[in-house]
Amino acid sequence: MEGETRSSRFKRICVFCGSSSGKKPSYQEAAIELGKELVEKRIDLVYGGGSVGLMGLVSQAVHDGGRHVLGVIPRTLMPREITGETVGEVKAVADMHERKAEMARQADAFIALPGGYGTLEELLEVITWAQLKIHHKPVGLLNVEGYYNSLLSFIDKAVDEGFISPTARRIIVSAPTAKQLVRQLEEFVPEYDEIAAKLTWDEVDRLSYVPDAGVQT
Ligand SMILES: CC(C)=CCNc1ncnc2c1ncn2[C@@H]1O[C@H](COP(=O)(O)O)[C@@H](O)[C@H]1O
Repeated sequence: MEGETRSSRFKRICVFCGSSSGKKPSYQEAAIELGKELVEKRIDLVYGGGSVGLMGLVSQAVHDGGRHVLGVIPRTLMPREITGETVGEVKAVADMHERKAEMARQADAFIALPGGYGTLEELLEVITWAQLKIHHKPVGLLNVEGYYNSLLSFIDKAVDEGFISPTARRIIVSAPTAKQLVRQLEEFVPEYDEIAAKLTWDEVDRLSYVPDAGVQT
């Protein structure tokens, strides 16, 4: 109901997730749950396009709920037999690098659902960009049934061993449910890092918040 609909500090969230569905039904349920949470909070979606795996489930849920869905697909992956039917708007890009930059530019925050190499690569890149202050957008991990526990343990080990700073560790927000995760991302305040803050990046202008997003950093 319109009167009960809450709005969010985010206009559009980028979701990274498996092009496979995963073995447990909880992964698929989480993708649909996240889609519904975005709809409830009136947040649009940007993702890798297509209807395969969890990507299809989250995009369908957002589209069914009446929110805008933007799929960013490299031309090579565009044939339907590769990525399936895409709901909503499709933006064709030249390659995987352009895709990631475009997804990042379009979003006010990032969420990774369970996934494989592609998901991990996308997730780690936006974390690295946050560490370097190329962007200040929150990054969330939807840790469905502890799927990402071993990744988080590894990252904690990297902190213990001196390869990741405690400040950079806190870039990652994780939660077991979509509702909790979106709430935590809304409360997220980027930390000040003296060295990184002095850097200037050409990417910053290209990745900065969409002007009408109404998002504060
Ligand atoms: C040829 C082939 C295997 C195509 C699979 N079809 C795909 N269609 C669209 N995006 C994809 C595809 N595979 C990987 N990606 C990208 O990589 C992530 C998923 O990779 P993965 O399944 O976690 O590793 C997605 O967020 C998406 O941005």
